[in-house]
Amino acid sequence: MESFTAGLISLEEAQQKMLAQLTPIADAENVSLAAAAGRITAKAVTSPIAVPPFDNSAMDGYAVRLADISHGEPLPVAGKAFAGAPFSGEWPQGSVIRIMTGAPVPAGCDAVVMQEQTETREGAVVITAPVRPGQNIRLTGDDIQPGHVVLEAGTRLGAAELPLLASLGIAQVSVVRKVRVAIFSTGDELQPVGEPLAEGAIYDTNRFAVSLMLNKLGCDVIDLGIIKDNPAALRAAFAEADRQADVVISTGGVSVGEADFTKTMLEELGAISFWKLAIKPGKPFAFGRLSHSWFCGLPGNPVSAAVTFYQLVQPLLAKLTGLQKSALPPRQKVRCASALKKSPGRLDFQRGILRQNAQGELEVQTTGMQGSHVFSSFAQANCFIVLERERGNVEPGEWVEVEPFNALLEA
Ligand SMILES: Nc1nc2c(c(=O)[nH]1)N[C@H]1C(S)=C(S)[C@@H](COP(=O)(O)OP(=O)(O)OC[C@H]3O[C@@H](n4cnc5c(N)ncnc54)[C@H](O)[C@@H]3O)O[C@H]1N2
Ligand code: MOO
Ligand SMILES: [Mg+2]
Repeated sequence: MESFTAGLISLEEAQQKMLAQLTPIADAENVSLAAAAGRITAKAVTSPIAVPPFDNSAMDGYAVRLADISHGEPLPVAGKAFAGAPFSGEWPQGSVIRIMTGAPVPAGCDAVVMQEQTETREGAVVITAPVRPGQNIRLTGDDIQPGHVVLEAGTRLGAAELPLLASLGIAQVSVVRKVRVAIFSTGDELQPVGEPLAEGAIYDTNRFAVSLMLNKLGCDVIDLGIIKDNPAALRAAFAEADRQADVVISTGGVSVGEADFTKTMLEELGAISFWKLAIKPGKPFAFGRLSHSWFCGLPGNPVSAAVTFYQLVQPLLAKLTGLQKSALPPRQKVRCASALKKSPGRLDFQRGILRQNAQGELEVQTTGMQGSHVFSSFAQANCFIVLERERGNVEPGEWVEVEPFNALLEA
């Protein structure tokens, strides 16, 4: 159908071509845990201590010695052990120690009996269930041994990783230095938010989306604002961005209109690696090299800019920072509950709502209009419906692939 889609390169080819040229940033810095959220480890982190650091009780109950409980006699309580206040006296034969969860077990203790499996008779304790040696004792180092690698190099630090480091008493962590990313929007029609809309103008959506996503990815964002569709202004913006940043991201002006100068600038000031992909939205994406930095020219349509950021810039930043985990979530096949419009020729990233149906099965529904100017489709969506390049319309009930949004697009 779309014969003008012949010759466009596939998304996989573009991703491979881009990633093959990049070398990870080698510079690292030490930061406090509080400042490390979203950053990526520069080297493996090993544990300085054992976890747990001492044998301790998993239950509130009684520390016992097996020899003492074999007769079934009531046993007097010889003392108490609390988390933070261990039992420190002599433990006489034929007695138990009252113990709380997390308290160090007293020397010689064979097991902890939870208090629900005991009865108290005249101040002494009777055990009412069989006791297994070692039960309810959490042994030193059963979670982590000293010297054990707890995080590999290239791990993003989030709500699972940072508390783990805190539990080991690690106050500082070596992370890859932040990627410096210069961004600007291009377009004579663009207006920043905060003023009434002038005749023929539209608000600048893209700089907001791009800088938010870059912040989430832990980058240093250099915001160069809105640049007019004018070669001199664009030349200056490109040069300034190239001077300051590792990566330069523009939006708009990357197609073939008479006010589209992005590609010309990239040709003039650097070298194009590829332009025009077989994806929808996002066809006119351009990637190349300026004097010092990598350049990504995102299309102006806001959905196209967000999709290309997600599918191409995100893997680029992952490679630069040495991230080991795949930047993009795995896709899965589910039934589509809606009819979808699709022309063969480009891999399509429609916005969908993935949910459980009444039968408990996952299914996906469209968010409605899918034009590359329809940014509202992102607000309800929680996934991309990824439709193969040569596929046509989809009827309700057909299988489709979905790619759940990762944290970049989720609130
Ligand atoms: N003859 C052709 N025309 C177009 C083609 C094509 O292959 N042949 N491709 C279309 C596709 S696909 C896309 S996507 C767009 C890409 O256009 P540009 O990257 O040149 O972007 P602009 O022309 O500057 O703007 C397009 C559209 O988006 C609006 N826009 C731009 N920047 C922003 C912003 N920061 N915030 C909100 N909206 C923005 C702009 O006003 C336009 O409506 O080209 C097609 N044309
Ligand atoms: O590729 Mo454009 O992004 O279809 O609108
Ligand atoms: Mg254009």
